Amino acid sequence: MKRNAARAAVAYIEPQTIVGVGTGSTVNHFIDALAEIKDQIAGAVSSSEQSTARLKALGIPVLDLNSISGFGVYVDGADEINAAKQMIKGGGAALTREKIVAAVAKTFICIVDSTKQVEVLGKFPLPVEVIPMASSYVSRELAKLGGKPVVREGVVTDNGNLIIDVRGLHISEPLALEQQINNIVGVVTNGIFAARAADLVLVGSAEGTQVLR
Ligand SMILES: O=C(CO)[C@H](O)[C@H](O)COP(=O)(O)O
Repeated sequence: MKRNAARAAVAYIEPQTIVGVGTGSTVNHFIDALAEIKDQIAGAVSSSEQSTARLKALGIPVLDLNSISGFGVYVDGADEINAAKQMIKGGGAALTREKIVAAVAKTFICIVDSTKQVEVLGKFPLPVEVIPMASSYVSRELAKLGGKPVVREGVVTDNGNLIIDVRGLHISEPLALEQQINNIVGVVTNGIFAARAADLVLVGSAEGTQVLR
């Protein structure tokens, strides 16, 4: 199902353009498909060391985001997505770089299998990237919002930070909560993608792919 969604995303890549690449098992299928047309693209910008390694191993040049002024399509997965195309992301701990690359892109294409579709975000624990010295303080602040924060064991992000996973949130107003959590001192970013929701969703199933505009 993930592969169907990932392969469908290739049709949205314009020839000789730079492609934004997310992180995760669904995106790995996309990178593999992208490698088949690598001579027809101008390179990639990547959201993690993991994706960068896979892109380079398959011969796709990876560009520094600071060396370009913009690009067209960003393709990434999600842990949950609602009908408004707002997402929870960061299961792979790459949320901050994903949010940065998504912010620069003109179009965000989200590739998911149908199990990721939800009515209300929050069943998947919300990842929050924090500066290490702030993890206890931020955890206390997140608990005040009604969640159960737990520092993800053994994980250091590509930016040298920690991830706090917050269980038990019923996220009925994603945009407001995204901003509220980002305002806690010590938070780098959180995994609610509402200010920058997806533009297009490709939902893979065993039968094929559904396009949600
Ligand atoms: O946000 C992410 C990584 O930080 C991923 O997009 C998300 O976790 C989905 O992963 P997968 O495609 O493996 O189910």
